[in-house]
Amino acid sequence: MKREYEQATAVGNAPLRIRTRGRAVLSNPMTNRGTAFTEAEREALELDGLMPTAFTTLENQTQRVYEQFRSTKTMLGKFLTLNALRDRNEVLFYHLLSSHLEEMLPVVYTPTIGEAIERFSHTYNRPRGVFLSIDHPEKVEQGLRNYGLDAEDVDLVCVTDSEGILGIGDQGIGGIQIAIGKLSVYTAAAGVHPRRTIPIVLDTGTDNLGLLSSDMYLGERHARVRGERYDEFVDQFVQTVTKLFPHAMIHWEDIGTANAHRILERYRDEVCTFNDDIQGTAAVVLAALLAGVDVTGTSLDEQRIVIFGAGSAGIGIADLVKDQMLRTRAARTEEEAYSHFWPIGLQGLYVDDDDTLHDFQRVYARRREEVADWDVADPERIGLLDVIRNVRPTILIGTSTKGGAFTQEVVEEMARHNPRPIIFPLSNPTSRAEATPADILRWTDGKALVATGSPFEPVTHDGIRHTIAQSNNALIFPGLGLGVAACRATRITPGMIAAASQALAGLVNAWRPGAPLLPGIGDLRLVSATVAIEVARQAAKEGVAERPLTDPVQQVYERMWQPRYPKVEAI
Ligand SMILES: NC(=O)C1=CN([C@@H]2O[C@H](COP(=O)(O)OP(=O)(O)OC[C@H]3O[C@@H](n4cnc5c(N)ncnc54)[C@H](O)[C@@H]3O)[C@@H](O)[C@H]2O)C=CC1
Ligand SMILES: CC(=O)C(=O)O
Ligand SMILES: [Mg+2]
Repeated sequence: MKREYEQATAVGNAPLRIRTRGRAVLSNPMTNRGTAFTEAEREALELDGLMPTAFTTLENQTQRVYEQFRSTKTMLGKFLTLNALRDRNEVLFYHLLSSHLEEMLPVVYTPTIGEAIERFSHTYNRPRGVFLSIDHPEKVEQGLRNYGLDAEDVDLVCVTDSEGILGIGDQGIGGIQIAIGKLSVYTAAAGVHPRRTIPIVLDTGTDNLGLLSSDMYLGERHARVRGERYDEFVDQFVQTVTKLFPHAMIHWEDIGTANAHRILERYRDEVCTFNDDIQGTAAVVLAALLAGVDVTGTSLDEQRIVIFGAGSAGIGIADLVKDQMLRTRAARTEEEAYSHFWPIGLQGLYVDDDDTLHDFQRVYARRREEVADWDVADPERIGLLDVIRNVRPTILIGTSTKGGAFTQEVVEEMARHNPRPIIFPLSNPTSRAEATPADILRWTDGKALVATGSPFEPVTHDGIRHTIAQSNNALIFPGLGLGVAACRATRITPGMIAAASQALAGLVNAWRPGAPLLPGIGDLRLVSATVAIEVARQAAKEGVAERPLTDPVQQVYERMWQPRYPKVEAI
């Protein structure tokens, strides 16, 4: 198949060689540049007469679309405006996004993406990405081939089965938007080339009755397929991606709790694969926690950590913090490291006689004897307040999807026994945050060290302006993907995740009162490049880099795609 355009894409911004002419050039978002085509380009590409005569620059176009964005009233409307722009002109979309990252990330990513996913079947107007149905496993390979990319063309695929979208649960086919959103962040934050990535949804059905009973729903209309058939479908997907795109990293997003760990364990030693909710989240939260612990003047071995909502993200965080404890000798044995955590789920504190726990959760369960003499309201379900009163934790992490779960009573209890409690309500989107930073700071008289999953405005308390760190895996996955692509890593090792976290931690300066525990979204490109360099270095050290970098700073920098119009050649 002859493509409409050619570009030596692997090296960033090489000249774009356009094969089509006339309106076909304008209807492809990667070749279109609207009124920014010069007179000579218009002539060569047969565009004369197809647009207003004025020539405008990318900056001028960006100003125009920014005005359109600002005049759109609702957040979902802004999301759709940006989506439509991306479908018209990808360079302009990314130039706009990069120029206003702090303002627009909350639109293309959390929190607005949550609403866009819920409304997918209503707002749908043109396809983007690859949709693979469990009812048609025979079409998986053709579906991926039809996207039109060759073996050398793909750096990463972002795939979801939509069972655990953010904190809003099963969203069926609408989950494609989270894959698209994550890939936008890869490009805006790390300069991963937008045409070297593929967003994919595995449509395995949905248990969301609202979707199943809606006439508008665009996915397979049956309950989620589980068990052997699901596993076979996932396996077929992994094998096909590996065959067609041998250098692509597989990024798993928002897979349900029961499958996320299993899939990661199944493939981590076989292919280049990464679970963002488990590993990306852990890396960013570890960096924020270490910054917070530093500010409290205590050390890691003194921490008692409650994980409220100990599912994929929560246990991922515990695992990485546990490894950090072992590496830094804050704990001498695995058992000692596990003892620093108190995991809580819907059933209350995880206790070792609970046979509903998955294996990856069970290792953190507390012993029944240990809690037997606790003073609790209901020994069958030991709740968050019970745990805080009995354990006196220093750190409270929320990955529960339960908006408002950190009540005034809970937060005040944390402050009662801690001069500087560390409290991270990490659930997304904003409506699912376990508490707002303003409330936490008010209830703790400004003492708490706070980080959130979605963006929040700064809070002024007692004359101090607290900038709230957004502890979101967006500070990790773009750089990880860039580093992996730059050195052609064949695996994602625990060492590479730890290196990503350390790279991020190295950029934090949280000593000033009210300073955030992580770099801001405005620094995403710097953060991502730094993470990429360290990930590539670590991959080389561990022998999993096919092309170890000889000059990491220069090579990573060169690899970053810039949203600029490349030189055009009509071929
Ligand atoms: N800030 C960040 O970068 C990230 C944030 N998250 C957020 O964390 C939340 C959880 O995501 P996952 O771990 O992927 O989901 P998950 O479904 O694997 O885990 C959620 C856990 O919370 C528990 N839970 C649910 N309701 C609860 C309640 N009322 N009380 C106590 N526990 C409860 C569940 O039993 C489960 O163990 C989501 O809101 C998601 O947006 C997830 C990944 C990254
Ligand atoms: C940020 C993210 O991955 C989540 O909320 O699921
Ligand atoms: Mg996620």
